[in-house]
Amino acid sequence: MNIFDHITRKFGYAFKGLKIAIITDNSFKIHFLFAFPVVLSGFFLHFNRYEWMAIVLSIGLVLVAELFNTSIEYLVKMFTDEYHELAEKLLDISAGAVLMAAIMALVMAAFVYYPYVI
Ligand SMILES: Nc1ncnc2c1ncn2[C@@H]1O[C@H](COP(=O)(O)OP(=O)(O)OP(=O)(O)O)[C@@H](O)[C@H]1O
Repeated sequence: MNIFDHITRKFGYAFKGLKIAIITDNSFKIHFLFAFPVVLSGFFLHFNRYEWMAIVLSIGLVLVAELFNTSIEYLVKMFTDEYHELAEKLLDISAGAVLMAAIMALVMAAFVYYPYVI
């Protein structure tokens, strides 16, 4: 297999993973719901390139954290449906990572929107 086919195949798997997360994970849909008005407001308020960078990075950080969280949920489900102390830690910590990313995104949004509301 040549390098081009290899890269194409890898991208295919990655897009398949994104599709699975978007279709099966409700939290993912909720993040999109929050991100949409923020992006829309960026066009209305004519964000500069630094504001767009902050917003894109913040939204991206939350979505990436959610993707890892979703994959950890699948990993736990693959091993057990029963209660397990380590499964609880895995799930809670990865949910904590999403929360942390969301808090950072809120702080970033506060910095971006501050000049527009004072
Ligand atoms: N197998 C398990 N062992 C121990 N604790 C678990 C297990 N499964 C879930 N939990 C606990 O329940 C919490 C919620 O888990 P999870 O997000 O998988 O459930 P859910 O609310 O049904 O999710 P979703 O609606 O997104 O499928 C976890 O953060 C963890 O504290």
